[in-house]
Amino acid sequence: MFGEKFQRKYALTDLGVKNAKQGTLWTVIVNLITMAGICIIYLMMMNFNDVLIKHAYLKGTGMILLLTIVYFILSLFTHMQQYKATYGTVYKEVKGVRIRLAEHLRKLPLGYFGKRDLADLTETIMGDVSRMEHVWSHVIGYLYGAYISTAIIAVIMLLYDWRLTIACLWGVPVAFALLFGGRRLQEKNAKITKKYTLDMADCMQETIETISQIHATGRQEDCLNELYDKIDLHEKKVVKSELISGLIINAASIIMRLGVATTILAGATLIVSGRIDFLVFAVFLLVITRIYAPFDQSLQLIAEMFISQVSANRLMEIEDSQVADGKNSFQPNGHDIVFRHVEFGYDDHPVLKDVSFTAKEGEVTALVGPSGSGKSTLAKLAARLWEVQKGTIEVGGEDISKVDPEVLLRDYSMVFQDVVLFDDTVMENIRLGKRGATDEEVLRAAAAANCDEFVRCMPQGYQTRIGENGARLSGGERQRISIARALLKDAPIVLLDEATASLDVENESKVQGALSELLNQKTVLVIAHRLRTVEAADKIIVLADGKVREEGRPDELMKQKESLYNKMLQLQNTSGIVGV
Ligand SMILES: Nc1ncnc2c1ncn2[C@@H]1O[C@H](COP(=O)(O)OP(=O)(O)OP(=O)(O)O)[C@@H](O)[C@H]1O
Repeated sequence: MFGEKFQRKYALTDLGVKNAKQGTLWTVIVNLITMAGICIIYLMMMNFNDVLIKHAYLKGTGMILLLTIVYFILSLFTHMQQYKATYGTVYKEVKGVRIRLAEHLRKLPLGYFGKRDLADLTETIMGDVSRMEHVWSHVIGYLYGAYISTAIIAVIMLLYDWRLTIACLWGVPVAFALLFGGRRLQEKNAKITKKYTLDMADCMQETIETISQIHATGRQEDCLNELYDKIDLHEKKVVKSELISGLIINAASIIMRLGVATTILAGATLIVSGRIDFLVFAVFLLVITRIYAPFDQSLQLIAEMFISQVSANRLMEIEDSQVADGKNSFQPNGHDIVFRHVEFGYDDHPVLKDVSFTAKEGEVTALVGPSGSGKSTLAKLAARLWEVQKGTIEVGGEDISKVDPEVLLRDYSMVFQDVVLFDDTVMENIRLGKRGATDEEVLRAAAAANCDEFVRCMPQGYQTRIGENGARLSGGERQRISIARALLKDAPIVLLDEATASLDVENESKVQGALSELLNQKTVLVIAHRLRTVEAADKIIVLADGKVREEGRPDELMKQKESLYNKMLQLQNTSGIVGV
């Protein structure tokens, strides 16, 4: 019952399964003890019978009192245990699942994030886990506990009087059949509601992210109207979904409670025909006041369980995605990067076709080519940020697709166009380059990357927080911090994608000085639109239409009058346009 299928169905951790078992066990005990209360009333009624018929004193009062006290203490104790096993453990489970998801996301290849956007993933980690939190605490233990305890009680009732048991419980399977019959409809509605929730979250996130462009283009009203429409639509879908669930649950509950009428009818008939005495009938009347309570709760819980399946499936979808893993040791023989017949595309869009070249250690290899030819993609493949679809990439003779990306990336320093900074101090943002680097090391790298001047003007110098993704910095300042980080890391492979694109001429020449220190004796793969910046490269790879068109030293390529490199150079010299 609580096997692997169960664990997947509810997206539980191992600890969650253990908690679910305990929650179920305590619910069964609580339900059985609650029903045992009827036995005490039954005992009293038997004695009342003696009082009424034989006019005898009420016997066993002391025993009944003792049983009542024991019943009260047991009830209190088991309820507390049930509470601890369900509500008390759920926060640990929520924490465990969120950490497990975050760990998994960390190991997924970049390609995964192209398929699911940020709002979608945030909704899974926050919204879906919250929905499951309710299922883990309120549903699983109570539902499975209700199934087991009611099955036990039903068997006892059948042994006692099968006719009244059938009269009492016939509505239960019918109610459940109705509920399970409506399952598809409820799941479909839950999926639709989720889609509209994501649409709304997406629109909200996009509006916030692009707020400056919205103001600049005067589109405030259009954007707000779009957002209001999405909120309206979401509300309508939620109301519809709740209404359908409510209708099904209430109809099932009414059918189940028809059992009260049939029990009274059957009981009266059986008494009149002398087949049962009043005491048996009275016991069943007492039972029906309690027997439906766990079922009633179950109907609600099952409906919630159906709806929660959408969330559980979304959690499992992340967990089932193939992570980029590999061996934990990386001991290459040198750091030459060798591309062998590499092919790659985003979804159905092929970008690189049969790309082969070598970027040698101690040399600067520059990638040039028209916009969209695949230069940045190549750089990302070189660091296994994406997985090649055909061919191999080797570093020092080791196939990088066999090495754990975390281990592999220890040998890489990267400065990309899209700098990623954290809402922390300048000092800590630079220190990310090398875990455990001393303040002196950080300051040395910052000075070499020409950060000193602008950081010292900040209110708390290197201890100033720079806002979300460095929002309080200019593009050039952000890029200099990223270069300082790379200098600090001092890894044997350096990938530079438009590393100095956001710098003015004065800063660029200063940073170039720092970069030449960083690049010394490394394997360097550099992408630059400004061909001037790669004139000193040891080797140039010219990419066009996803293929290596030309390869050689800059002076060699320049000598070839018809070379694409030469044409790009001439175009740049005559027009001053840097993007080719
Ligand atoms: N994450 C992505 N998802 C889908 N397509 C992408 C993605 N990144 C890039 N592309 C596409 O892949 C192609 C190559 O892009 P890439 O950024 O590698 O080119 P590039 O030569 O570096 O361009 P540029 O010089 O303009 O920076 C382009 O057609 C681009 O639209």
